Amino acid sequence: MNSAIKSKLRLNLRARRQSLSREQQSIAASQLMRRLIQLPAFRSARHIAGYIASDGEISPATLLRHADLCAKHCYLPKISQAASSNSMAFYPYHHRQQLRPNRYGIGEPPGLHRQAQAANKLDIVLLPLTAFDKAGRRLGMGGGYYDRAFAFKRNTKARKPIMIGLAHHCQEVNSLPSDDWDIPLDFIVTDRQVMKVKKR
Ligand SMILES: Nc1nc2c(c(=O)[nH]1)N(C=O)[C@@H](CNc1ccc(C(=O)N[C@@H](CCC(=O)O)C(=O)O)cc1)CN2
Ligand SMILES: Nc1ncnc2c1ncn2[C@@H]1O[C@H](COP(=O)(O)OP(=O)(O)OP(=O)(O)O)[C@@H](O)[C@H]1O
Repeated sequence: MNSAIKSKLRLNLRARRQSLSREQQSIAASQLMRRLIQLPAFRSARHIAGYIASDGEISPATLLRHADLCAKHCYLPKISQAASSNSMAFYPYHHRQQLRPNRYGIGEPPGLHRQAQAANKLDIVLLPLTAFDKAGRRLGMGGGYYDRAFAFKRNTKARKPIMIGLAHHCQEVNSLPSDDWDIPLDFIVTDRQVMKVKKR
């Protein structure tokens, strides 16, 4: 039931972010940077996972470049190549590094398996949202990659990593359905606001 609602919302909200112009994207990315850089969680973080924006997602590229230059360790998600598997791990990333497109056309670092950083050793994770609501619920791309990689956060109430969902302001909806497996966010940051999510 929820899955049908989520699929429909996903189509709708993806179209919304895809329709933003280059200029709107660029302004949104700078506003996002300005807000994120002030977050104490970002300032104190040493290990930061981000992503390469795709499909109209708001881009954290400037922030990752800044973090890299400040000698923080940056990571990007890399999905398993086997079509039958749907796992994702985080690999070291330097801002001028050559990336290789995955099966969705999203750039990934070349890193070897042994270089992957354990998800619970990351300080903050910047994750792309397809939609969000005021209660802090999130909708991703539907692969369940983030939900699976950070499922340990639901079971152990681990404080780390701090999960920060990023989205354009226009991706907010009134209310999203939630499922047991959805991992909770700590913050949602958009080009217009920083929202601390209340614990449920
Ligand atoms: N920038 C970015 N990187 C990311 C994610 C993300 O959402 N954004 N992911 C977060 O999970 C993982 C990749 N997950 C993805 C899941 C679905 C689709 C996607 O475009 N699906 C298409 C068609 C699928 C197909 O052809 O099989 C679709 O739903 O239309 C893309 C990425 C890892 N890296
Ligand atoms: N911890 C988990 N273990 C196994 N399957 C999971 C887990 N979490 C989510 N899934 C599966 O992943 C699928 C997609 O879930 P959902 O629609 O909530 O994705 P999403 O949150 O949009 O994606 P993402 O987490 O990649 O951003 C569902 O079919 C769900 O059963």
